[in-house]
Amino acid sequence: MQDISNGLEPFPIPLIQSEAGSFETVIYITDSIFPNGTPISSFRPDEDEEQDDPWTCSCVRVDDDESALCTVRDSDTCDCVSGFGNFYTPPDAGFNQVLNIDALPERLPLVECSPQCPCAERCANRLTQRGVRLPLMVKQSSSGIGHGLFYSPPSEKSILPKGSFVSLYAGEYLTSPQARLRWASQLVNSKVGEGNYILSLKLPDEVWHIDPRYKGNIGRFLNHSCEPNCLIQVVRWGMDSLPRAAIFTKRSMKYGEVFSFDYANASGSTELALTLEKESHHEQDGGKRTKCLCSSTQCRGWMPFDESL
Ligand SMILES: C[S@@+](CC[C@H](N)C(=O)[O-])C[C@H]1O[C@@H](n2cnc3c(N)ncnc32)[C@H](O)[C@@H]1O
Repeated sequence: MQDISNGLEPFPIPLIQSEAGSFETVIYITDSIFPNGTPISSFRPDEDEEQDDPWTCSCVRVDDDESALCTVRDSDTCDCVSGFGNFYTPPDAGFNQVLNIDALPERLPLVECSPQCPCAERCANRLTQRGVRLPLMVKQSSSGIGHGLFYSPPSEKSILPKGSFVSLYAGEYLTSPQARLRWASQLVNSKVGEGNYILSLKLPDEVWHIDPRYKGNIGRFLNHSCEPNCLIQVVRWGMDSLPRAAIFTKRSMKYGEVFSFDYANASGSTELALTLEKESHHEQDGGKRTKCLCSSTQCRGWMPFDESL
């Protein structure tokens, strides 16, 4: 079976293709890139100013105990953890960790130790950088929605805990003017509704947009639901300090369930979700709006999209 990640993720992610899909032309990437192809990890905010990166810890590596650094246990010794908090549970025997969603203040970005930190690659504060580690499959979702991402463990009894990291939402990393141009061309070149891939990260001092339509990872296969089982959490790490969108489960999930998040709540902002919810009842949207087929009892009727595009 085809691995949709082309070997770029730690484990293969099977694709069951049941109709000619536009994703055949998608170039798989594991972290976001700028439209010119440069990885966002190569971005430096203030190259001219000499300044210490506040998000690099000064932990000392301990031989033979790669995962002991930067865990909750050592929070007093790690600058990343003590400065920004650690909301990941310590790894279990299988090195699984979850995000403690209930303890995390709304809109607080997570700050992970970075590849520039001296701690080990398996440091317990580097969860979302380690790639997609869940048993997943991409296949046809319910009618009219296209493909979706499904939880596919070997045992039908497996339960995926709440707070599990699913994947980043990786794609081309766009400024607002770039995203506006992209959105307009996608509307012209596609059927109504097909172009709803751009995720807007609206943070207090910055707005970024991620478009995985042409270059992206499996995050692009999460469909919208008005009653979703996943959420988007902003995570930062590394010298670039740019916000990544990380997808976590917001409840436990069973074998065969399809992952979804609320497209209106992408940046973790309840305010934005409420605004879009109000707007979603208007049909004067120039044909940009798509009927929502999430079939939840909470369904708001229309799929949300960023009105500023
Ligand atoms: C980010 S993509 C999700 C993956 C997509 N299903 C695919 O096959 O590539 C968003 C697109 O999926 C479809 N979609 C996702 N959620 C939907 C929903 N709740 N109702 C209707 N269409 C949906 C729409 O065509 C939308 O433009």
